[in-house]
Amino acid sequence: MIPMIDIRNAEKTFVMHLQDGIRLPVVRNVSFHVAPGECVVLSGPSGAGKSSILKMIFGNYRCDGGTIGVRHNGDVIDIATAEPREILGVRRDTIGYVSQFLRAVPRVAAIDVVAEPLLVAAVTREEARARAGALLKRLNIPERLWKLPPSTFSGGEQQRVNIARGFISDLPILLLDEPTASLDAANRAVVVELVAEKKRAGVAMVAIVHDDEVRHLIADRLVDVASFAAAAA
Ligand SMILES: Nc1ncnc2c1ncn2[C@@H]1O[C@H](COP(=O)(O)OP(=O)(O)OP(=O)(O)O)[C@@H](O)[C@H]1O
Repeated sequence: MIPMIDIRNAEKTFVMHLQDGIRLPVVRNVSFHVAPGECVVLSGPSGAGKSSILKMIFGNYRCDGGTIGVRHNGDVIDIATAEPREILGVRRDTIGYVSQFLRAVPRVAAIDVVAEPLLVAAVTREEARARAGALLKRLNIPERLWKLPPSTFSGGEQQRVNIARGFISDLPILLLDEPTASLDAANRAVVVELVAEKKRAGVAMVAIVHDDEVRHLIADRLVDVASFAAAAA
């Protein structure tokens, strides 16, 4: 099977320009692939570089070497060398990123925050809102809150709005950065179900999950980021 994501020898060194150009090598020789319908979980201690790798795949952090091949609109694009305009296209059509924090736009109702990725994908407003409501309901956000902007919601409620927004799209790749961090057991179970549904739909996922139980339930494979430690070079 042709992988959805194929990372070869990717590396990242941060250069602290405001601190005399101090160089902080984080990861090197990052090599793994993710097939359609597979969830790869990045493991390793705090500071090993898990989030940095997700951000490299999303094109937030520039790679200093290697390649990050991603299947995009029938082609393979190398995120490591892609132009910013191409990265925007990849984010529109191919890769979704679910972080644990919601960047809520003031005054936009929760239901519209969730529906928005579908509107961008040219789904009608009516259908987008219906799907958004169904997801919010599954994630136990009471209907009375749907019309309110999520900026006043609790941390866990905001996280669930964010999860709904991330999972509503039909994108073929999802990057999950601690999606269950502040959720209770019932909502963690919903996220595990949502991940299973995405697998059945052939979505390729890379996840960071600290909760052992959730990790065990969603991971098809673990990739140990400590083995990419740049300091060991
Ligand atoms: N923008 C940045 N500028 C400078 N250093 C950074 C930046 N982002 C990450 N780092 C450094 O890279 C290293 C890896 O960080 P990263 O967040 O990827 O680790 P992690 O494995 O996800 O950790 P955690 O499990 O604690 O979230 C850390 O030492 C961190 O300080």
